[in-house]
Amino acid sequence: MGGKLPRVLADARNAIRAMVETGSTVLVACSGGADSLALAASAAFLNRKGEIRAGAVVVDHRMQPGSAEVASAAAAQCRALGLSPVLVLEVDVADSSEQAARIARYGALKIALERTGATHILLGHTLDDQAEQVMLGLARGSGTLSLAGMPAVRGPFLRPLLGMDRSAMEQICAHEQLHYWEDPTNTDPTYLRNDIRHRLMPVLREVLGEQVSQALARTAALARADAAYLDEQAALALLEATRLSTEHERRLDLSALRALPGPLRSRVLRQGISGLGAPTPDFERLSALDHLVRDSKSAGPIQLDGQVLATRVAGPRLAAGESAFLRLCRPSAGSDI
Ligand SMILES: Nc1ncnc2c1ncn2[C@@H]1O[C@H](COP(=O)(O)OP(=O)(O)OP(=O)(O)O)[C@@H](O)[C@H]1O
Repeated sequence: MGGKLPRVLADARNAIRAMVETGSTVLVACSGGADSLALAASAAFLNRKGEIRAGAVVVDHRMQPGSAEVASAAAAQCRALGLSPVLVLEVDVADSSEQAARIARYGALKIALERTGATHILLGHTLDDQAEQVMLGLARGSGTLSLAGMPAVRGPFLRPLLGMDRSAMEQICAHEQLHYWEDPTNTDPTYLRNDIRHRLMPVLREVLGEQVSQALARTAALARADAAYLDEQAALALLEATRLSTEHERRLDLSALRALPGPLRSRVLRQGISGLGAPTPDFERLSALDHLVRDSKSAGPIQLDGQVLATRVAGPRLAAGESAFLRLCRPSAGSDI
């Protein structure tokens, strides 16, 4: 390993230390790219010091010619770093989309956890990935949570490098003499993320300054905290507005819903629906639902795939002494209204 220890290597080690308890057993998810190899090198240091036990898992998506060689080269570098065990898992990906690859990959990473008894998987997402994710979310137009980027912790998955630049990862690889692989699809403009990375981010840096990724990551952290708070409040408001709750339906008091501020009401409705096992409603359906609640002239009911998802029960349809309510239905059970 060449030269003076770069500051970034110490930072990466400390970032892992801050998230992983001493004595834990973890696996580094390594693609062979610069970010995850730098992560592997940082975890390997802590492994050598006996602070944690670290292995690695490489997923071969089998989507490109030569993928097995890329996977075995990544695994060999992880072994040379002293990580153990190092697993290479082949997966079947349903189609050529990024989403299908992601689903297959996370499935394999969970299998790796089960096989090895490790408690956490470390992922190599960086500050730059986070900034790109925020831009993608901004364009998706679905509110606070889509601006919230990737969480640092989700279940067993940890992202210790979210506060560090991608360029720092290249520095670590150079220092540790690691040969990283550059995914040829990273420059393929058919993937929106690549266009954001290679065309949009350079313009943003030029116009808004070099620190724009940090600012976007901070936006993500703030949006995540706001979204979490609103979701908690909405869960309480949902309980308060609920008059009846079964596996198939939920009845919500209309006047309680109307009294809620808009941002809370939309979350209450979304949680009420997803709690019944129905797919999360899209923006249009949620707006229609909100309209059904607030405007007594709105006819409803709201449908999903030809079945009733929500209907307002008011006027003569009410039992004596009963006040108006919104009935949310589990789609398979909703058609009887
Ligand atoms: N084939 C794979 N096998 C194991 N882990 C993977 C694989 N692909 C991605 N990962 C994990 O997911 C993280 C993010 O991957 P993604 O492809 O989105 O980003 P990337 O910038 O290409 O990362 P890297 O430079 O590490 O390849 C990686 O850093 C790694 O931890």
